[in-house]
Amino acid sequence: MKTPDLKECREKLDGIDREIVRLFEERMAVCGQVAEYKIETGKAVYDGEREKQKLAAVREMAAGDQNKEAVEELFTQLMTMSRRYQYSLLCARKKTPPLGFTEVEEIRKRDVRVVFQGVEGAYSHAAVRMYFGEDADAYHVEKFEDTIRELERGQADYAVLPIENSTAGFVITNYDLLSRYDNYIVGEIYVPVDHVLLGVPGASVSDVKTVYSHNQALMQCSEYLDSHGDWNQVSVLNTAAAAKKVMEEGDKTQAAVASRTAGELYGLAELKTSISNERGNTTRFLVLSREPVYEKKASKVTVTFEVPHVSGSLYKILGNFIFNGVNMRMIESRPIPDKPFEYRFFVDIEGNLSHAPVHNALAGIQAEASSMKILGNY
Ligand SMILES: O=C(O)C(=O)C[C@]1(C(=O)O)C=C[C@@H](O)C=C1
Repeated sequence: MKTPDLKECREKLDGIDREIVRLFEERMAVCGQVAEYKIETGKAVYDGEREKQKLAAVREMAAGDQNKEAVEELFTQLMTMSRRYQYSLLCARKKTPPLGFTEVEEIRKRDVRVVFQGVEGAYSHAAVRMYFGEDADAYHVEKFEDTIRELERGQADYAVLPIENSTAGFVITNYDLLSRYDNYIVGEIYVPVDHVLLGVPGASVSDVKTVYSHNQALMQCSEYLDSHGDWNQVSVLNTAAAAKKVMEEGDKTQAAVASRTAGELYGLAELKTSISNERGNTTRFLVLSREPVYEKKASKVTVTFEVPHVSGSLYKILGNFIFNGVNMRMIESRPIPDKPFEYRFFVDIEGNLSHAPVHNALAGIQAEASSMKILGNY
């Protein structure tokens, strides 16, 4: 067979592609009319049954398995783009389904009660003080889930929960709590995990003989502590309990490894700053509220959704972000407790619920996913 001429082939392709673009634009214009119909009648943009029929029909038209697969993929994309276009028309006419959130100028931080998990002086407490101020009306409970219950019962206005550590990763069980309860993320705080050596006022490093802390914190400061080989290292329940013990016993030979906040709360002196082996270790905390509100300046949305257990369903859902030009920052999956080997996804995207692209993407997911919940915009 004679070798085909590349230039000739490309000219043929150029002609075909011109036709495809013309037909694509013609198709999109008709989709615009469909959107008008849907705006008038209130019918949902997404029609799963129609899409299934369409894919079966175009598969039937194509010859050979390879083309059948390719045509199905092509029309899946075409209909995704069609939906995206329709959502943008609905959004421009303010006809998109409401997302259920109210915009506020700023989250109220004064005269509020805040609950956190742990004890006074723990890093969660430091997070509360960073967000709500040093004199925040804060109280603590034993378990993470208790914080959420306190919110639900109206005992607290906000709850503060750790969600991610820069070295240890996600506190994944807290994501489960977020999907189970009707609370919303309204803010986030990055707290440096910066351990310091605390002693009674007037003491110095040379007085120290025994150091108390949580086992993890002792390990995280092993380089500094081991450079004082004669010190006795004693593990206690948590870092704040160590600080409390040193304060109560008032003994210059005792020191605690804890946060600066713990030192301030228990009136201890900072004998040595920043003693962690690793610098830059940070924990991210979320601020939760019962109210589905978001600040005008909010720039990150967290959403959770379940997708049908079929090939390509996650790809289609994520297409809502891609085709709206929305940047995704994080994706995590968690098993769904009553559906073995099915997963719920948690995604962070950049943007604000009042921005059309974000609204379009979320309205699309709301229609197409088996379930979806916006966990907050902050
Ligand atoms: O037929 C419709 O209702 C349309 O909106 C058109 C269309 C398509 O592009 O073919 C797009 C979205 C629907 O989910 C189904 C089909």
